[in-house]
Amino acid sequence: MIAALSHDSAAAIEHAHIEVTGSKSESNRLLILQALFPQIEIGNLSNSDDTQLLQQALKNRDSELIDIHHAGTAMRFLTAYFSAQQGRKVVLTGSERMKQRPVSLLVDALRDLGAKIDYKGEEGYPPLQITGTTLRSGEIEIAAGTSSQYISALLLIAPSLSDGLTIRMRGMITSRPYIDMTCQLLQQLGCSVIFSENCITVEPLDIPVESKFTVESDWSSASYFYSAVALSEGLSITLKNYKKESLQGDSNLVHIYEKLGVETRFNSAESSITLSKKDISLPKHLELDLAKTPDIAQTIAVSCFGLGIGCKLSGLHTLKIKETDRLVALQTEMQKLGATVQITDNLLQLSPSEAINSGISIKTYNDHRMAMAFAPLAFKEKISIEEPEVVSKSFPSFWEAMTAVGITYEIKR
Ligand SMILES: O=C(O)C1=C[C@@H](OP(=O)(O)O)[C@@H](O)[C@H](O)C1
Ligand SMILES: C=C(OP(=O)(O)O)C(=O)O
Repeated sequence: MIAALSHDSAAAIEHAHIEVTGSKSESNRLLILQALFPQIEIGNLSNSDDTQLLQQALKNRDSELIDIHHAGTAMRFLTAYFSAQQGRKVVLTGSERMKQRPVSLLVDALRDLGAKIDYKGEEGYPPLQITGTTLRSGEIEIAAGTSSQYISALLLIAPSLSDGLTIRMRGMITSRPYIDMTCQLLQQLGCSVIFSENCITVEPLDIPVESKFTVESDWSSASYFYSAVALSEGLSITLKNYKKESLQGDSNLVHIYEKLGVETRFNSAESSITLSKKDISLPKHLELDLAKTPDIAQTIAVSCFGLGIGCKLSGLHTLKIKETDRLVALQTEMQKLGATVQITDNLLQLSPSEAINSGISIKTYNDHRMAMAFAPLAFKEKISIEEPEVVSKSFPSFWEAMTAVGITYEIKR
């Protein structure tokens, strides 16, 4: 399937109201915590495939085989969760790509705690055979430069261990705001969490102090509307369920897109934000370190290209092990549009360009963010997106939302 996208500037929409689903990251953490503390109630849960798969996996008592498809966070969180479920036996597997996404650092840390995990295929990668057991408490060490999801996975089960857990993180800490999010949710639940330098200590918890949680809408998904406003002539968009004090690191979009001509107004009374165009002269070149916000790298690269701005995006080492190798995918697809892009293992450099090739078909490589990052370019040129249904991994109503902001969407088979 291919979605042909275009925009008619004569019929441009001036203002759109959009409701984005709940944060996938907050939802997935709260579901694991709810499995450990059933009194937890969750509002505005994400309707993403990844969250639904995690929810089904936690409910499933009938089958030993759990297939989590492309959901990396769910894979990592469930590895820790099932390892600590005494008497439970599961095989945790996923898509072909999931079998290439590493888990050995997490498996080694869990084995240190007494977990019984075996690799059913290639050493270091899913599928995993897990036999749940009572894990020990105490201290463990883990390298923190590959994925923060391993650390969040350990943190989420920590309050259920008899004497809690201390995690000592080695090396640079990547995607740090996601670890902070996990710590903050644990604290809201009533856990004692001490995070100092490279060490996090979580005390055990019997009964949650707080049991009602409302998930904020997803900031990574909001990035596509920032890009739409930046690339449009004068569109403004109000997005529901967003707040200034966010747990999500991707809320840094507010500051990043200010540089790309998008202003954010927080409407505190109704918990919404309004994005509108700001009359500034754009920079010729933008330099950003995105090690704290890897999921918005694709959006920013495409926005810069659409605006004709050059950029140097660093801190991108985790992009190679996500739904696809996002650095290679970005370079390949942006070059088809006429961009000059250089990549290394952790860096993307885009030269300023004046033209965008029209009618190009973008491959998405089973990566929702490839589809969503390129879609707003339709404000500038006709573009097609292959396998547009991939968006459901995080944002099932994405195409309806794009229509609402003025992008015409036509399916070709
Ligand atoms: O904990 C989370 O919810 C996530 C952590 C990040 O992964 P890494 O820490 O592997 O970069 C991010 O890319 C992912 O989409 C969600
Ligand atoms: C990397 C992502 O998700 P995950 O690692 O959970 O598959 C993402 O949503 O961009």
